[in-house]
Amino acid sequence: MLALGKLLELTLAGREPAEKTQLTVDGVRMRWLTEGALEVRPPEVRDNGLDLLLSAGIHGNETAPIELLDRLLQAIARGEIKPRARILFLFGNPGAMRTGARFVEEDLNRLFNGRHETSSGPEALRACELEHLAETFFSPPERTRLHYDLHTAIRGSKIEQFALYPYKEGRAHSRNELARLRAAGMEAVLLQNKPSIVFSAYTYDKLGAEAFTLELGKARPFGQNGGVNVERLELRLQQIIEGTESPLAEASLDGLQLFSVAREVIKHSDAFILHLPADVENFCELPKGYLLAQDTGKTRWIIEEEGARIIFPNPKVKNGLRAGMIIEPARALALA
Ligand SMILES: O=C(O)CCC(=O)N[C@@H](CCC(=O)O)C(=O)O
Ligand SMILES: [Zn+2]
Repeated sequence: MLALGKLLELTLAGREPAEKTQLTVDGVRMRWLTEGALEVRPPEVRDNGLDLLLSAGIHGNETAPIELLDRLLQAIARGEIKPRARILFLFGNPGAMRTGARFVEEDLNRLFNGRHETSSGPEALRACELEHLAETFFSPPERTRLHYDLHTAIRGSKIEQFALYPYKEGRAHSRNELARLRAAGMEAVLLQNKPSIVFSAYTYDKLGAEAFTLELGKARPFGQNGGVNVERLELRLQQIIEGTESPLAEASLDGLQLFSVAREVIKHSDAFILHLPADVENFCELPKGYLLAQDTGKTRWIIEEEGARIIFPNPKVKNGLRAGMIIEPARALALA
């Protein structure tokens, strides 16, 4: 197999490849761009006009998605997967991947949409670099832009696999993309209703891509991901890469639960207390009137929403960051 197919191995070893460009037996050009970044370009006659950004390892300990991208890339390098799309593979936080940690100094996925400018350190530099890599990749005009940023969660979840769909004022969420997510095995989609500072929000808002954060199960170390079943997603990604998907307009949304964000719980101070057991699962229901959290002064988070649930509860985040999201079933839906 070509050396560039071993992007994961190179990245974990902190090594640069001797040759930066290689051609597969199938005529696909692979180009190493920088640490953890590799562009795949199909032969021109086969190019179907899709630019697909696949990222994982934005959190270094979320290994199932990293292993998934590694399998796809190795299959391309061996000529077994025959791309018709242009692809950018990104391993987000190599330093954290090497130590098996979520991050080195700060959460990389809170530094996009320019937020890295207000910070310094390895993650701020990397967020800036990832923004530039994505911007350059998506710069050719009149092509279709799609980004999946793959993650696993800190805790177990009542709904194992779900997507978060970013928000931009005046832009409707796409029915076809929801159908594609359903076909890829996602059981729920959380529709954001305000701008955000995560990677998928950057590519959605600033680069015009259809972009999603995908949550695939619980985070585990490399080699211990037997419990995370990514078969449907892997198959669908392969079909997207090879341009062999069945038409999306006919695909059904059946079985896809849609939620919207009711409120983000922001931790303001060290006095923040979250009134949930440490092992609470994502999508756990919250009864009306429940005191979810409290913070300095008189700040109280009391559940008012019908059908409320919690996701990503984490009282250990830095002050000023999201310590959880209260979500509710999505009501009026304007899909494009
Ligand atoms: O399990 C958790 O608490 C976090 C899992 C995770 O990393 N989720 C992403 C979601 C990004 C988004 O809001 O689109 C994150 O928190 O960065
Ligand atoms: Zn993550």
